Amino acid sequence: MNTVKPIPAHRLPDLLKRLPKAELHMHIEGSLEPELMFALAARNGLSLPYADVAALKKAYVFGNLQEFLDVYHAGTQVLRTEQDFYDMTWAYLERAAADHVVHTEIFFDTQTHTGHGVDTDTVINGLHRACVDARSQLGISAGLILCFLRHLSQAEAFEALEQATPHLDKLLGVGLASSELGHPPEKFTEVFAKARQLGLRLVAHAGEEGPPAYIWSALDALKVERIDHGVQALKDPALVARLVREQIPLTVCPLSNLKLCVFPTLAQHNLGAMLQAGLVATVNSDDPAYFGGYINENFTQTFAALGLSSQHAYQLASNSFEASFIDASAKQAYQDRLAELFETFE
Ligand SMILES: Nc1ncnc2[nH]cnc12
Ligand SMILES: [Zn+2]
Repeated sequence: MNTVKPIPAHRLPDLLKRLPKAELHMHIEGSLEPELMFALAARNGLSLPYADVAALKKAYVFGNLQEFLDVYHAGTQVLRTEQDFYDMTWAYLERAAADHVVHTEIFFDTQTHTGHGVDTDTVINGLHRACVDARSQLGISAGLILCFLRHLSQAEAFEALEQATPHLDKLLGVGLASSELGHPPEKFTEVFAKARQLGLRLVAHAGEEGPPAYIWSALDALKVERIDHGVQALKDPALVARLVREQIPLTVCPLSNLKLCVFPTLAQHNLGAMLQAGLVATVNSDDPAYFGGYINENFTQTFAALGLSSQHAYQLASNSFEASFIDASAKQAYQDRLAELFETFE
């Protein structure tokens, strides 16, 4: 690993803020801020079961993943038109650019929305148009990853993939999200094989709440290239050895883990131990509107809680580019930008 110039602890918050970084684990529906949720509800003539933004925010207390998913799902009801999907995505991309995210791979799902009578074309066209505009207007590159909902059947995932196939040129890959426990990756073996045949990149949530066995099967049955979360991997030394040997990236989301009670406190998070073990961990925001912050908030709070250093900051940003699906020359350009920041940082 590159050793970089040490930066004093009191300068770390500024370094973390200015670090060029890629975000690889963020569900666009989880970036829907309460204010925008109310604005879209009003625009679409819908009412929310909360009196105002303050009452809605009070509901953002979760004991586990499922409790969160129920609230999150209710919030998606306000998304009806292509412009709604555009506005939500644009708001995220502006926030990401302000956090010095230079590249983002955005998760979305269509099954939630088709379940509300909104078609796949409306969702993908709105998201894609915002990504195209972000490149020219914000200087940030963005790709889209379609997540299948694992609490539904594989047949329904096939249907979602088929409906998205006319938009293949707008997609980077497929992922697997929603309720993890009781829905192991191997339930989706054939649909992931089909996505792979179509030339899509493969990722899956595994080892967020679920056991290390789910990480093994995401790798072996689904053949994913990255694991989303993966924090439970540390319970299985043989799995850690494999993830290190094969340099499989893990997209870790510390504030999400805290808010969903995966760890009781941020000081008990295992991100530092992951880096120490040689795992290719990255820092991401998951559902920033619900979990108390965007990517820089994840960096600053986690660094403070775990006492991480500028060397860790370099490693995490470097990992984010290596773990991304951008091409080798773009990766190198971002790595150079990162090295330059460290050289010139005062
Ligand atoms: N943290 C998470 N885990 C699984 N599915 C999700 N969908 C949105 N956020 C999620
Ligand atoms: Zn997630």
